[in-house]
Amino acid sequence: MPIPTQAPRTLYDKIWDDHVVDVNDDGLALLYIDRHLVHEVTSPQAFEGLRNAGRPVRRPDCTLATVDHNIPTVSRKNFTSVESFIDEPESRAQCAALEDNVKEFGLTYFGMTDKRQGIVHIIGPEQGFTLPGITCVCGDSHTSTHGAFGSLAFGIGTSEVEHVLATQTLLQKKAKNMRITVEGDLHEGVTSKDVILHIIGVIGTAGGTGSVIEYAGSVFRGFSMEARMSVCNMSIEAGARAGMVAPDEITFNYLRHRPLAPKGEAWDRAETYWRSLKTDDGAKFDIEVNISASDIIPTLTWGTSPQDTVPITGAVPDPSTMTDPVKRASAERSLAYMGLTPNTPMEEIKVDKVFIGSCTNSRIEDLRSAARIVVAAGADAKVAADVHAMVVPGSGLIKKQAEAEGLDVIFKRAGFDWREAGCSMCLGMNPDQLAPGQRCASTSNRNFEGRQGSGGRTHLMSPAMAAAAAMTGKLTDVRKFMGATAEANIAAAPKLKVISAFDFLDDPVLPAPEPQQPPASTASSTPLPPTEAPSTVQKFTIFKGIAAPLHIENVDTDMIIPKQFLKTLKRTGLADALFFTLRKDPHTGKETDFVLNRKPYDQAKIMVCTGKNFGCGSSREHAPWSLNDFGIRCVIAPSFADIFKNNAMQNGMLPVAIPQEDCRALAEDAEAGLELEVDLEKQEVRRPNGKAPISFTVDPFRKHCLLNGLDDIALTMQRSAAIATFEQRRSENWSWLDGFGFKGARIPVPAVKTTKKMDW
Ligand SMILES: CC(C)[C@H](C(=O)O)[C@@H](O)C(=O)O
Ligand code: SF4
Repeated sequence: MPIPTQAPRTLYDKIWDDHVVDVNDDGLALLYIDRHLVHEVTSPQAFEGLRNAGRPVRRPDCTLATVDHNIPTVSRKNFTSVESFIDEPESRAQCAALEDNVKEFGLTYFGMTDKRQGIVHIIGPEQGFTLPGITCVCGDSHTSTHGAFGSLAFGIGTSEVEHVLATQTLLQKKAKNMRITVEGDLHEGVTSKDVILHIIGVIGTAGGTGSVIEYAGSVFRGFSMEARMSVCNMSIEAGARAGMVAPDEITFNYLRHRPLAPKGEAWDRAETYWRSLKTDDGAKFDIEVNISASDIIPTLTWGTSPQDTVPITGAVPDPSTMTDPVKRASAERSLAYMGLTPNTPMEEIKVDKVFIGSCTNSRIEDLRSAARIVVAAGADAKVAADVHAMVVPGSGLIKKQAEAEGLDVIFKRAGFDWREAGCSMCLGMNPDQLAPGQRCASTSNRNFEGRQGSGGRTHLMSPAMAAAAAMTGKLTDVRKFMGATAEANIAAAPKLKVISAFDFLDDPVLPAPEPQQPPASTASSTPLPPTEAPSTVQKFTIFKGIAAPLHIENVDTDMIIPKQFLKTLKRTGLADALFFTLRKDPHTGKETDFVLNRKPYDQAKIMVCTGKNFGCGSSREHAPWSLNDFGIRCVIAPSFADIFKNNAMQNGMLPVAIPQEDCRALAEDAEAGLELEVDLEKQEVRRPNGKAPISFTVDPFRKHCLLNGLDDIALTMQRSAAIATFEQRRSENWSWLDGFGFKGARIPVPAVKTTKKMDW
């Protein structure tokens, strides 16, 4: 008999296949999760759920926690405790809750006195916690960063965080395969950030919806791991579930000798496996995008969506030239918010603040490239008068490395503010925020309204461009800091040494906190504990009520609920926070005429949005929680962002995706104040005016769970035998994934000295 040959597979297909524990009849898979990162914002409710149900964390050895979003980035010289260091009560409570939770559940935690603390997406790769071929999740949308290692890494909501903590698995539907190929040579001054901003400008913030992107082509192959991470990081801004780059020598060289990477014979076996992780010739992609490297020039954003990109040589767009009315209205709104006049050359726009940091661009190479611009500006060059420029390293170790290389001296001499590691002004959940009306040149990833502070205006760009803006006080083409004068200034400046990251990785580690309750054994044959915990999910059957019309595209979750409301430890009490910035005038605090403030829509139970890509951006489950609290349990839109859709259904809510013209028709009913009726069993939306009902599709498993108010965790617990069998196979085939052994011991790291000269 001929041996059946396997069809060629993509990198994503291979990782997916290696992690399927079990598949439902409708194709929904139970996927094993190798690595789970936890931070203080999206975990409190998950731990509370575990506690209420009496469930332990199944794999503490595969879980790593840190604080990053809420913490101030001022000096920690006088730090004694979270209680005394963090002034803002809610931020303090969230960090304190994580400290209590890691103790109670026995998890490894990098707290504020630990040099390894930093932004989750920086510390995972830095420690070698992130590895090729793994599945990696975090209650954070920028988990896509870790895909740079050739892993399947994606953001999840808080209910899913709880699911992973309890079962080490997730219920997932396979995404589409999408490949973005960038071939050719990049122009001088064009960095990985320009490449990803350009890509998002081309495909849009919904371009990757429902897909996992593989980045291919000579440009990504030539990128360092840091540059690949910046690209994969912003896959979520392109709407994708995840982004990935196949692992290669660059990946292996980055990982070899990292504290948590496999060692010795385990490394050799791992490397052999990792080398098989590439897309087979002839594998099929559902979507292919080809971009020529030579089309990309230094790029930044002008508006309030990451897709609002423009080359630095360009001008502010003119909405009057846009034919699509929804697009025109959204551009007009963006320009009003950004305080910009159409056709203004980008280089004429003045800035008040510069922020170099965030999980996109706070790695050592980012800091080096920003410092290079400062040096190129000349020995006496200073940050422009009236500009406050801050540099926030992504982790304590990057900060130490940068200081050892002398980068801090360059920044400080020029007048930059050199800070401690954290998310900082990327989203302003901590004291680093823009004041209303302030304009910021930022290396972060989101330019949504209010993102960096209420009324603040954000332009996204590369670290080099941000440094250039700091020096001139306005948006600036970084290439002005290149050429003969710049080279002469660099040559005249003191030489800096490149220090290896490995010089900082072998510090003694702190012991993992003692568990106060026994964690689930990591032995592969241990069955999951039985569950009698009652489901708290509300049933969704027939739902009728007033529908609120909304005519906005790309409604992001920052818009649905701004950052200041993410500091809660509860899932409820968020009704007033819903669409807060649209409902409350930021100057007077009074109610605006936003639809949810008007009668009868203040009683809305359904929302009909005519714009595509509802719920994009952050993974905050607070978005569906706030809709639910307001009374809205069903959102109808032409399309939804993946994480939002999952989060909504975890909370007994129904996202209904139907064609845009049907949304427009229902919005007309809504505008007439008519009630709509959504029938999940029949899969139709009934209209009160005698018009034909509009039908919709829904995943059979999700439908079953919603109709019966079933809780995913309880259902997964029933599949404990399949999970145990998978864990046994995992231990046999990929033994390096079991546990990471932080036991308070010094982890030896062989000296790996870099011979390279300063790579400006
Ligand atoms: C807090 C968290 C849910 C959020 C995310 O998911 O991205 C945050 O990191 C952000 O960048 O908005
Ligand atoms: S995007 Fe910003 S807020 Fe979110 S994890 Fe990254 S640095 Fe933190």
